[in-house]
Amino acid sequence: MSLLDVRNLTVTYAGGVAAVRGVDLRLEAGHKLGLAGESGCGKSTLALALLRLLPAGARITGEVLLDGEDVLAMKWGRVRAVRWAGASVVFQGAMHSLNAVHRIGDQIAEPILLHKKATAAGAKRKTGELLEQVGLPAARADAYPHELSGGQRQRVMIAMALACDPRLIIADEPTTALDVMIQAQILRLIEQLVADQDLGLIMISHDLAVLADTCDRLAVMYAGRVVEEGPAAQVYEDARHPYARALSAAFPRIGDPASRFAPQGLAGDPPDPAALPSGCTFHPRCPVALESCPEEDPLLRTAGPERRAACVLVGPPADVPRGAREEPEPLEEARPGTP
Ligand SMILES: Nc1ncnc2c1ncn2[C@@H]1O[C@H](COP(=O)(O)OP(=O)(O)OP(=O)(O)O)[C@@H](O)[C@H]1O
Repeated sequence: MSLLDVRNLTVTYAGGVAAVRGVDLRLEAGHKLGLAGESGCGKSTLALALLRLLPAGARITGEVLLDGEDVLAMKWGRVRAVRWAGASVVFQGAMHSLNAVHRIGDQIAEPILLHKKATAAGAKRKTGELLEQVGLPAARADAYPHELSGGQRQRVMIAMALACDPRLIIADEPTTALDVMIQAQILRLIEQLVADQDLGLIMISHDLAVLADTCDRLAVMYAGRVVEEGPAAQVYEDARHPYARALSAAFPRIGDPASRFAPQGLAGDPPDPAALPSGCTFHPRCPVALESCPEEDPLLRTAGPERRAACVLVGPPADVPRGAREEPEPLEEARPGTP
């Protein structure tokens, strides 16, 4: 059984905003999956949907099996427990996620007291251990967020995410606000923790190069769909979907000085998810679109060993046509998620 098995996940916000459309993903313990794509392609919505953290009114269908248990079918009490002990999220911008008026030690201890039912002394001890695990002295527990640097605050966020010994970490742009040196340190820390504790990692970033460097597999999203998925190095170096190729070409290559000065961009803007183009949603921007692409909505198909891409140029579809699946009743999030 996979640690995480996402099946046909669809999220629609109020106003018909189709933010995530029929996503299938799998992740095993000890593995790292990178989720890439332009701003607005649905990466964060997908991450939030995994733990039912979406705002009220969002409609979700599909299955999110975490260790075989469907998060979308759980009662709220179970969802809250799973948010810390099953999977937890490291958000971008630690300054906004930490409470400015509480010492960081108290903030790390809170979920341990609440979800692990630890004693005050036990929670304090665990907090010190967590701080040391993320490379901070245990004594920093007494500090307030403003007394720490950006990198230290992001380490605190990681310590918080690990507080209840989760099996899966979802890191949403964990290093975006940090300078390159600190970014590299935080990425290495995350990699080391994942390896040491046999965790699963989903890392979200618009930066394909960072994901290719950190993750085993990459999934590239466009307009709410995964359009390419496969081993990280292969997707980065030799993408099969024209969008994934364009995204990859937008990053300079180490050892190729020319690419540093002339990374290629992609013309046009991502589509409005409330008014998606017909057929393949990428066709208005696609440099190799066929005449049939405005009519044909391509499913993911086999693009090599352990590789899939959603483009008619890749070959015939490998999957069950989505329309042939049984569509379950949508889950309408009734209230904002509280930890
Ligand atoms: N609460 C909401 N209500 C309505 N639409 C929303 C809401 N949150 C996000 N959206 C829309 O859903 C789409 C996907 O947004 P999402 O934030 O998931 O994308 P993203 O790939 O994570 O982007 P970014 O990299 O900028 O964070 C966007 O068009 C966004 O405007």
